[in-house]
Amino acid sequence: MTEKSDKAEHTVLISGNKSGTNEIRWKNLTYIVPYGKKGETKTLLDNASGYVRQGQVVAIMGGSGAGKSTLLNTLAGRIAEQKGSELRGDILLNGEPRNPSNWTNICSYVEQDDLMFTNLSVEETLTYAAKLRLPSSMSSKQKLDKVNEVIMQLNLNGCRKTWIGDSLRRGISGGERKRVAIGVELVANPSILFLDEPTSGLDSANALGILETIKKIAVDRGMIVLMTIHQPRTEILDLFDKVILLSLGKTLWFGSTNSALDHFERHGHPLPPKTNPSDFFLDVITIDRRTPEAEKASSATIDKLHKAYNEKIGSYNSPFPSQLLHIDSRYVWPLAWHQEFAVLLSRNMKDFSRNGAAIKASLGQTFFLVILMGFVFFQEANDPAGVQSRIGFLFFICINQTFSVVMPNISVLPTVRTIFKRERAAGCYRASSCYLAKLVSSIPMVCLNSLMMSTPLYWMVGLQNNVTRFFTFILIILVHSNTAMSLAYCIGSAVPTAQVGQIIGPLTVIIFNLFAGQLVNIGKITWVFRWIQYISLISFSYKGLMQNEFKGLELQCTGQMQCQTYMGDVIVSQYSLEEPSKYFCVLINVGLATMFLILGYVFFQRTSRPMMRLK
Ligand SMILES: Nc1ncnc2c1ncn2[C@@H]1O[C@H](COP(=O)(O)OP(=O)(O)OP(=O)(O)O)[C@@H](O)[C@H]1O
Repeated sequence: MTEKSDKAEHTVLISGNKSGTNEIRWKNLTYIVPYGKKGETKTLLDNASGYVRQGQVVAIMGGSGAGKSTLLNTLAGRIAEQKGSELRGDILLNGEPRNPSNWTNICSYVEQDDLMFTNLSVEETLTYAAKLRLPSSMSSKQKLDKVNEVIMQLNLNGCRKTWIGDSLRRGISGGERKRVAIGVELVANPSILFLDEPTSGLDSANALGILETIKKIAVDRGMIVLMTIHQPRTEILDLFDKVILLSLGKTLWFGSTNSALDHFERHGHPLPPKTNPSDFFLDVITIDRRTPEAEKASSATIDKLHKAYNEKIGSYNSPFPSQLLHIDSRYVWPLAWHQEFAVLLSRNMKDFSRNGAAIKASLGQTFFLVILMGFVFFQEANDPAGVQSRIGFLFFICINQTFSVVMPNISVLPTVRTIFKRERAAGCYRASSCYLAKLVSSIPMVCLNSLMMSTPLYWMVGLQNNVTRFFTFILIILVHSNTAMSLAYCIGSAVPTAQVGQIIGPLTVIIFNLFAGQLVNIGKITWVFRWIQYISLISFSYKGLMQNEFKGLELQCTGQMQCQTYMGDVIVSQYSLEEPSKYFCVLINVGLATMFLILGYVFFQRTSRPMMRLK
């Protein structure tokens, strides 16, 4: 095996990492998944073995679909659970099986698509990461010192106050973004750092700069670094202590680049002059599917190199490993629940308060609707001729509050889930604190919008000139809007993407409208659908509002009607809206909100499940 020579190559003095992890070693990792027809399988990893020591940077290389990400994710314990799949082999730290309870504290993973809060600055992003990932035993000062150290190490000082930004609002550059994504993981002080394509999307100068920084940090901190990479330039290749060459899940080489070149030459594949070794490796080990002949020839080359490598390390025909790797989802959280909640709430609030365009759009929409509805439904208070108009208004405000709250909030959870899944995989915080912090941060805006909408309209539309009735109206609208938000959270947690939510959300609201008691007399609907009224928040709010406005109200007959006066109660009973009482309606909506939130949380937990954890 190449181990001996590699030991000799590794002469840099290493300071040692925080957890004392000297080495990660994997033996005979085999990962098989169900594929195609029933009973058929595909081997994504075939007896992969290797190791990385502290201070070393090792690159996994291979063509597209070679299994690079699969190997990286397997080692990082991030293989998603899949029915019928099988993962076998050993992953050892310092020769011992990994301890699942501290694994997430030891390693960090930098994903390819660096998803971050776009309205936070570089410094804030790293500070929140430090607050969430570093243990509560560290003081705030120590955490800030860590952030500063990382900013300096990653050369981010020049942009520490710049916002992350996105395609709509320019922020930091692509290279800086990559550095921040790495920094977010480095603040946690990992002993092992996994990186998925850290140079993707960067020009070669930027790519080299980042890799040099990673190499230096690995040596300085005694960190173990393992990454996937596509065709690095020669200078980058020189930074790697070892490379793993994969093809079709098979290991064709594990060792230094130079020894790989010797090995390939010995087996009939010398490096052509003036060729980048990484281009050369990929040319040799990638299946060429352009013609059947080319495919056959390249498959034969891969098989030959695989066999040659296995013969070299002496494990060819080794018995199939017997240890089955288990799923384990135990975590050790760096912070207590309330601390996580406080940090997440502060991050959400800061991000939201800076989302000027969304806030302006939301308040602008409310302002516009107040003016429009004020004109459309305007009348004198208690005007007997305006009964229809008031009924229309009360129904309309319920619909409006439902749509205007559900639509923007329905995509909140799918977005939060994407970030949460990543941070949860890194063992940062619990689903419950994430879910509740998001909910609490959304409440002020929903309440503000509802108050801005309902307060002026109550008087503009000429509802009863009575303070108790006014405050009851406000209470019903506030509870209604927050129930609508809970519904949005429930749907948003259940759907796979925001786009699906944008379809399911309006559909649900339309169905709830239909059974709200205004468009049809609920008492006369077939029992098959009648139950929908019991989960329709609009139904209860509308009932409450109608009772609040018309019960006990004396109305004068107008036009050709026979009577002189009649009670508003008649209107309420005409639509079968007298039961339950208005305050009970409020309570029911609070109950519905609680039910939606609990259901939403269950969905959120399920749809953001942790990855497969390996012992
Ligand atoms: N769960 C799965 N079920 C079936 N096939 C899978 C599954 N996961 C991955 N694969 C397949 O396994 C192969 C290796 O995937 P992997 O993502 O590891 O490749 P990669 O080398 O990282 O490729 P790229 O460089 O294109 O990202 C691919 O052919 C992929 O389609």
